[in-house]
Amino acid sequence: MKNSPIIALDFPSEEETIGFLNVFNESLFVKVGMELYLQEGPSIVYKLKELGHDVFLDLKLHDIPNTVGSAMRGLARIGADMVNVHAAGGEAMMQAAIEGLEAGTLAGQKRPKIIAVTQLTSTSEEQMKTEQLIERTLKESVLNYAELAKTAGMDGVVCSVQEAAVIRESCGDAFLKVTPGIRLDGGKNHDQQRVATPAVARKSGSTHIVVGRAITNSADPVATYFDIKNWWEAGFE
Ligand SMILES: O=c1ccn([C@@H]2O[C@H](COP(=O)(O)O)[C@@H](O)[C@H]2O)c(=O)[nH]1
Repeated sequence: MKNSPIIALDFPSEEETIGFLNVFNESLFVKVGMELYLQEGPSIVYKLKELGHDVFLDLKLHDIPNTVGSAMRGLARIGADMVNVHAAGGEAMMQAAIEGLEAGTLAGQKRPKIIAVTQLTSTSEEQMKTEQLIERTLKESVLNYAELAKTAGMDGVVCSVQEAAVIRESCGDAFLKVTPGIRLDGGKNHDQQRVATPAVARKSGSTHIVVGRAITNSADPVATYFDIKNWWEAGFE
């Protein structure tokens, strides 16, 4: 699996997605989320794989263990490189997800990596306290979910850059820290609450960054992608 910036393909159709990707002359790491997957289904993942891209299928499953396990068994056959669930579903749900994924992975294929969403990067500490009634700091809540995910056998978590260092300390270097909420200096935050630049992400211990609108809304997506990739690889501020 590559560790280049993961481009969030938040588009409504295959046509728009492929049109967007056509201007890139290299194989990328891309993310298919709910918007695109719910319109196009598994065929969009087959297509992206055929084009040589690594695919993170970001469906954030969250349900009872039996349902998530069965869903993962089916998802395994689609051939994504990475899938995810919400850690809030609990340890038993995460274990069922891993078992389902293992059972569904075809002979001779690698099991996709599986990671758990901790607290969404659109959530602020204030919101977590008032809406989820968690009387801890946001960092403590994220770390708690990361440790639970590690105990359950997950390959890593989705968190913000602000929590990456503390997760690395507790869960180790090999445990994936996939961080959305990436913005270039001066970029709009949109609906994200916990944001950081690619360089800060690298220095903080993110193993992968996820970038959507900073690239997809850019007047020159290819130039912006390479700008972000350079900052990410060099780790400058
Ligand atoms: O906590 C999370 C989990 C997932 N995401 C996803 O990442 C991208 C970010 O898009 P931007 O346009 O760069 O904000 C998007 O697809 C989210 O669904 C997240 O942002 N935070």
